[in-house]
Amino acid sequence: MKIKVCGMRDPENIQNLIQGVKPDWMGLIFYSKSPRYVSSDSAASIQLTEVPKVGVFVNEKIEFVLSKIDEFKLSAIQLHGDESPGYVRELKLKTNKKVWKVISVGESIDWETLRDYLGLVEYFLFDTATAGHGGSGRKFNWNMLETYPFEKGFLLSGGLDEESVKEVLILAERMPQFVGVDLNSKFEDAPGLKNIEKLKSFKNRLLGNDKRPTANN
Ligand SMILES: O=C(O)c1ccccc1NCC(=O)[C@H](O)[C@H](O)COP(=O)(O)O
Repeated sequence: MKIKVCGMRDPENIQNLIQGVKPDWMGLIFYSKSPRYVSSDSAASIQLTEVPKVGVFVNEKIEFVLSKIDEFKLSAIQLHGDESPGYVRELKLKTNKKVWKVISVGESIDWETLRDYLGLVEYFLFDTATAGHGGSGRKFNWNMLETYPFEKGFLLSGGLDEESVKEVLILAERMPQFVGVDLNSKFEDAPGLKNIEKLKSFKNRLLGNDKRPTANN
């Protein structure tokens, strides 16, 4: 089970995260309306961190994404808006980076709308649909994922909190495509500032109880 901690930006908090939690990925948000927006001021120190960095973008011009890949040394791109398969194809051609497509989940999911992304993305990331695009701290109905018809791996996101461990493990046990979780606002002391002890405890309980034979702890 993999862990992504999203919305990082404070250099000291990032160092504490790396030492105390060692997540598989760290998310940097490049959406100017987000309270977790990462400005260029911290690029020099963040680009040197050893945890793979996933850049989060919402309906951005490809040139902007290219500039942030370079500035922050991003490993993967998370598309959190209405980006089309054509956009993803062009982005991959121009960057050669792994792309994750966020699927914003409301009352229902039309799985067919995901089909054209299958050959293009590394993972899907399911998040709760909200006007602000992400970071809402709200869960969607995770039971909907049980009808997911594809082999493509996915991450679960949206309002995961300290109490989510058991539910996550139940879903992950039923679904081999379940790659990992994305943690954000419910583990914060302030926007963009993560509570390392809460994250550490979550990680220990999650990985310590993941009994899947294929679990990659
Ligand atoms: O976190 C934000 O402020 C944000 C704003 C706009 C687009 C994406 C954003 N976050 C990206 C993520 O991957 C979050 O981890 C995801 O939305 C879940 O957040 P939360 O519901 O707070 O756990």
